Amino acid sequence: MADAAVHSTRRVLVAADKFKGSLTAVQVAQRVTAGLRLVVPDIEVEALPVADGGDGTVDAAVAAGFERREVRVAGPLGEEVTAAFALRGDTAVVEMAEASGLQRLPAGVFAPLTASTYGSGELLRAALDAGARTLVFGVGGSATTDGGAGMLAALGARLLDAHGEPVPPGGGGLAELASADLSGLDPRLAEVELVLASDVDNPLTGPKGAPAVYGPQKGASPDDVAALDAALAHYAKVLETAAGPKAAEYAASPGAGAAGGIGYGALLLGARFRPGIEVMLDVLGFAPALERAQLVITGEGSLDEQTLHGKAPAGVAAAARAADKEVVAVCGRLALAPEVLGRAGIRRAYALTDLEPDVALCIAEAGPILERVAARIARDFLS
Ligand SMILES: Nc1ncnc2c1ncn2[C@@H]1O[C@H](COP(=O)(O)OP(=O)(O)OP(=O)(O)O)[C@@H](O)[C@H]1O
Ligand SMILES: O=C(O)[C@H](O)CO
Repeated sequence: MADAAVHSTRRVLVAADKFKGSLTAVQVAQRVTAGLRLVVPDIEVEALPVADGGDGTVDAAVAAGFERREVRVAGPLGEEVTAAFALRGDTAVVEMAEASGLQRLPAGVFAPLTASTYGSGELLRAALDAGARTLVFGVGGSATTDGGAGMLAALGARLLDAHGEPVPPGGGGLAELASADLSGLDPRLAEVELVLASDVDNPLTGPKGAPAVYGPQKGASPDDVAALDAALAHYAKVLETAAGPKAAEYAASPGAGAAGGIGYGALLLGARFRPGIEVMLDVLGFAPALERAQLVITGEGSLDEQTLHGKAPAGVAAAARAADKEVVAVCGRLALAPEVLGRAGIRRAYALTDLEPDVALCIAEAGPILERVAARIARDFLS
């Protein structure tokens, strides 16, 4: 009986990202909750699905009470897609991947040189039209490497070739850029707070720049990477003339290389860079939820080296550790040693592959296996 009383006062916060390819963040929270309750039926669980600015960011905001707004915008190759942003009061969460993400490529065919962020600019404009005064611009998971040129064009910039014609869409077309005029940018941008919520802190170009580091995952060959790097460097030089020397500073700033350089475009628009997970934890109301919890369960599909570089579980664990709360993680696959996890503030990680070594089955049956994993956490930490 004493035990049951202890259980009933326990509260668990489930603040995990999606398992990309098998479960959304909302589903992860549901399955973890169900698994914990198999062992401790009266456990109090608060679900706060999280995201780092990349794909899933709008869904996390909606799960936290934002309203979902849908708009028709241009996809990466110009075809119309339905994209959503999230709105609560005068705060909008705009996810670039909704318009210009890899999952928006027609038939999934990469277009490293031609994919454009035009639709992301349309999405920002729709958020302004809806009355947003604070725009959290979540970036990552992009199909594009255009330095945000498409986005700037959608918001009123003129990016012209030597004949005075708009440059072709995509990063490849920027090699033809001869002049830029930012005077037609939507004036509302100057009056709002724009936050660049980025999953990475790379600069625009160079060995750590957007083309070199993230081009290949968008289908860029080594030649494409070289062409995109040169085109983006040229673009930044032309914009220096149009926007002044601060444009040169932006190209080297952390986050400029996020989402194919849309970070750079956002900085030009006056955005303030912040690590995406930190911004999202604020937007989602993580701090008060953390205060109410005794145990935090975070996670994502693959806990690996990348996780430590600003991904959602690392951000959740850092915040929880600062509040002296115990953190465990769930994941599909685990590629971090216990001492590395410990240093990141994660007491223990539980992988689906611990229970089911067949990865294909882990993915196909992710939900039920995650419930079993959560039951194990309940036995280890809550009984
Ligand atoms: N149910 C599962 N079982 C085993 N492995 C899984 C499962 N679901 C996802 N994964 C692994 O996790 C990977 C996806 O990782 P993750 O969810 O951390 O996203 P990511 O690629 O790091 O991107 P993001 O930055 O959006 O989080 C998949 O490619 C796969 O290897
Ligand atoms: O979209 C991309 O290029 C990566 O997610 C890094 O931001």
